Amino acid sequence: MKSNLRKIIIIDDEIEVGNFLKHLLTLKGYEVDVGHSGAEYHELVAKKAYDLALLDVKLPDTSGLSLLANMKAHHSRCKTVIMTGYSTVKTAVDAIKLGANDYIEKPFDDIDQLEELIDQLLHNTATSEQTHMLELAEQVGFVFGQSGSMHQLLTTAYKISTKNVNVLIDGETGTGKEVLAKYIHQASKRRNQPFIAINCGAISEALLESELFGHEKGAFSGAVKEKKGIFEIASNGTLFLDEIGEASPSTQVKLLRVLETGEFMRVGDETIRKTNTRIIAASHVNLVKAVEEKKFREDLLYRLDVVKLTIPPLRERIGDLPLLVSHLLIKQNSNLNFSADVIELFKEYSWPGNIRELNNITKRAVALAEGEVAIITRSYLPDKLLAVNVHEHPESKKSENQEDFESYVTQWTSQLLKLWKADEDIELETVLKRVKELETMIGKEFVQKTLKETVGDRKIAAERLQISMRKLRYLLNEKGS
Ligand SMILES: Nc1ncnc2c1ncn2[C@@H]1O[C@H](COP(=O)(O)OP(=O)(O)OP(=O)(O)O)[C@@H](O)[C@H]1O
Repeated sequence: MKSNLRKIIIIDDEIEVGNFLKHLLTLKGYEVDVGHSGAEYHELVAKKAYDLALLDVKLPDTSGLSLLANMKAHHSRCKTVIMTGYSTVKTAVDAIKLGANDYIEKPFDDIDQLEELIDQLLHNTATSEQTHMLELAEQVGFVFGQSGSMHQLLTTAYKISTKNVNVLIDGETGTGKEVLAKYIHQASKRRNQPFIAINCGAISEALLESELFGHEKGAFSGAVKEKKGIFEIASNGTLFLDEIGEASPSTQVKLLRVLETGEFMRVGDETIRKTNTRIIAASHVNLVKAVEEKKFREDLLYRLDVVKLTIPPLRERIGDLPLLVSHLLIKQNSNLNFSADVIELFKEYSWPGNIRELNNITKRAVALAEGEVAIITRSYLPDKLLAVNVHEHPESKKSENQEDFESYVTQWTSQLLKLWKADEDIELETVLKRVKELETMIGKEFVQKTLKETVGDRKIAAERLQISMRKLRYLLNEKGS
């Protein structure tokens, strides 16, 4: 008769770990098989379909990651948990990115948590986890859209949120690093404790240290009374350290100490204090490069970079733009909408300031259009957006006056120079096609300007421009020319 028991496979080369888990999980009513190598894994999975696999990272003949890949490819219904020692936590996080359902650290110091995790994986459906993940995103206002990269990012963030690991978020300015940090805090067990964000680049070294570690009365001029720092105030909460690359060498040493030992001292005091604050750091500069340039401590980067989450710039997930725009309009309590034409323009723009810039442009447009129109059109957008780039069709931008034309040509040239200087691949054919279109447009602009001066007299205009009437009609794009 077919058994209804949930089946678990455990692969670990440490005999005691396998025995311990088998005992624990059999008592809970699960059917458990244990193997100690990749070879034994293959023998077992050939005979039985499992519901859950607990895979050690380091095995004598293979790695747990290749068994994970095998599970995903051939037994996709089976949930997977990677077991790891502290030194391989980074590998375990990579496993999550590869699709493992979770990871656990050995030695297991919280058996209740381990049992809870296994029960949850075996009894909760994937949909309930997904629903929770999405609900949290909505709560903190984190729109992640349809792109696969953002979905994977959110999944990883959700899965590591409950772990005791530090997180490093990188991404261009305005991509949402702080919003993601809030998401991780909200998804973690620390959610009822403080979340405090501080920008290491925005304040002086002395003030930053006093904010982080606190100070004693008289520690420096102005320290009129003692003050608790964030590491005390948010001891069980989360500290978001934005622009960590800007922290001074002295602050970096102190942060390293907190990360290694959980210890710190207030400025002007020698008492060693303990903290359990989780650090989520962010940077828009490349910290690996900063280490090479000796601007950032390598050991600090190593401690921070256990889990690295990279948020792509808006232009690389432009498909999410309409959703982001709707979200931002709702956030502003606005019933207005952007015209389809504007959304297309938004999709063409490169968004150097990312979602923050989109937010600012939306706010500005709503403020200007409120009470005037129901649909926000191009005329409510700033000039920088109206200046088309070289990949855009020049005909879609009708310059109404000389100022527009000048700004258009300036933008066009600067975009072209940007492309010229960039290291990335370019589609030369497209660029040359746009150059041709620009040529046509310039011709038309000159003719129109001259026609204004000659009050519409084409003959005089052609003479002034030293072109034939036929060419003039051609430049005006008139049929039959
Ligand atoms: N995924 C998102 N969904 C909704 N709003 C977002 C998202 N990402 C960013 N925003 C909004 O964009 C603005 C900038 O976000 P945030 O401050 O998190 O960016 P950042 O990457 O930390 O910027 P910086 O590097 O300049 O500190 C905020 O108003 C935020 O609410």
